[in-house]
Amino acid sequence: MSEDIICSVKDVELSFAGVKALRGVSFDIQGHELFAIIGPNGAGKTSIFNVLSGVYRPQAGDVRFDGTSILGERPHRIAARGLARTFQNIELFENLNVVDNLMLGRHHHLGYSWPWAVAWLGRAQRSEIANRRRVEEIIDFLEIEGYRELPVGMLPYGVQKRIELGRALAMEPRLLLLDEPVAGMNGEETEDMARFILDIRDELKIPMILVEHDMGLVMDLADRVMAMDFGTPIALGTPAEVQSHPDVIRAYLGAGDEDPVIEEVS
Ligand SMILES: Nc1ncnc2c1ncn2[C@@H]1O[C@H](COP(=O)(O)OP(=O)(O)OP(=O)(O)O)[C@@H](O)[C@H]1O
Repeated sequence: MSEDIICSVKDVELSFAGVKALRGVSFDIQGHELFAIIGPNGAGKTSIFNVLSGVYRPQAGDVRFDGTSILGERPHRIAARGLARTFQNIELFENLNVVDNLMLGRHHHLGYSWPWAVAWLGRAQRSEIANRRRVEEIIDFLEIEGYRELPVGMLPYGVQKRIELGRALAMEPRLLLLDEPVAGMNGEETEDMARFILDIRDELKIPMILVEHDMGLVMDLADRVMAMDFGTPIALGTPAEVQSHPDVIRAYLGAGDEDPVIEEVS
């Protein structure tokens, strides 16, 4: 396997009691690319995320992360390998402030259990300082200084989504899965999020897989796009190649979406 491939999905098949959620799904994540997965509702996008993060175990195929098969590994082990995820619905601790929510993303980096931490306070404090420093860097990167001491539940939706992204970054991921990062956002919030996603790719050089219904965003940001329909990949290539692919056009027209989802790339 090329050293440049962090994640490789090969011939994955997933069924639920007769429903074929994924069939013959194969793709690689190369370098620090932004790889988007698109498709109508029920196409299998979330199922791919759940297979990658260890929530679902496919009946056939393989998923390799950094050259090692992660099939059958528990989600927290996979996360500790460096595969972080944000969710469609925000999953933060609403009563905790921004800093504490980000610190929770450092959890598996703490390197000690609580009793151990008490016994070895000196080391624990040093570790704490390193974790705080990383969290401060993320606060800076995502431009959320003004909110740092506020309970997350009080913050505007777009900022909460940014903090969820920050918590995933606090895990120092080697691959980041973004599940509909701009869903429910207004235009300004969407533009901000798009800028942060590009900065993560270009400055932090973290590869990402993006599942998103906002086709304008996908076609503007993604390096490569895989289109899915009924659990099957129907096209994989550059945004321009995928959006002009006849099977993709057919899948979206068949989905009966009111909006013209496939737009011209400028
Ligand atoms: N836990 C489950 N139990 C039964 N069927 C499931 C389960 N998870 C997914 N499916 C089925 O697998 C198929 C793919 O669903 P999935 O949620 O992956 O699609 P999706 O592309 O993410 O859709 P959406 O855009 O609506 O989020 C659907 O037919 C869905 O009903």
